[in-house]
Amino acid sequence: MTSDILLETRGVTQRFGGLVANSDVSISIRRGEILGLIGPNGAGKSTLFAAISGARVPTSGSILFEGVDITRMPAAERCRLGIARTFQVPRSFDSMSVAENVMIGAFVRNANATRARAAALEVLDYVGLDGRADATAGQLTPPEKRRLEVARAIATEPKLLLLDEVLTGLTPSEARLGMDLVRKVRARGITVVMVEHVMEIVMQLVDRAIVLNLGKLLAEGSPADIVRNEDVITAYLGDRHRAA
Ligand SMILES: Nc1ncnc2c1ncn2[C@@H]1O[C@H](COP(=O)(O)OP(=O)(O)OP(=O)(O)O)[C@@H](O)[C@H]1O
Repeated sequence: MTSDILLETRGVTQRFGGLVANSDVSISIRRGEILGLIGPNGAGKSTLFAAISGARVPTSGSILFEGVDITRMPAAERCRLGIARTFQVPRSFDSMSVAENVMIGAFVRNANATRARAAALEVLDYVGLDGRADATAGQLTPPEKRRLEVARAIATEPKLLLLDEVLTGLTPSEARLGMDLVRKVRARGITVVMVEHVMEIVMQLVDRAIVLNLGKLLAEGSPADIVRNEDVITAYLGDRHRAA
């Protein structure tokens, strides 16, 4: 039987000298959900992303993906297992075409260039960038570049997609299109974890949210529960979220 839990962190701690960026963080990511990872600046969200994606091995604790201990596994191997991420600042190869950028992801599953290109074009169609396949990535607008990041990640055929502030800094209409895309990604069967600061987006989009503060797990629950949680209001949301 397939477990409901796709990924689990157990007591993950990350120290940078005397600073504890993640302190004994144990969370579960459920298969098929859109999970929001929120909290104030410096709470440890990016650090936890780095531990899950393989960018950094935590000081202590472990990470299990589908029951397999991946704590020390290199990022490329995690990608083959089905973990993909986007970066806060898009990392495209600007002199290459949009299709070629996505092919980089598709090569993880298709060694053959013709098949990788076909897979890349399918993903570009899916994310709404099909008209831009032959443009260079450098010609894309900032919101299109975010889409390209998502496309390259999806082309690796992940089970888990980590989105690092992909919807931050967009206009309201761009953010709405971005939210539609995240929902489409989940509809494709991909579990999504997103770091996001804009609470309006978090509230509308996620099934569940996990709140970090000062490196520790502060709260977890449905968006409705989270915005009513006194500890979360005090540490992160502020008084405007307190019921009158
Ligand atoms: N490579 C590093 N070396 C030293 N300290 C670091 C390093 N990376 C992060 N930190 C520190 O760890 C703490 C947690 O940072 P992190 O970037 O994980 O927080 P965050 O919740 O993602 O913040 P933000 O919302 O501002 O992106 C911060 O105090 C940060 O300065």
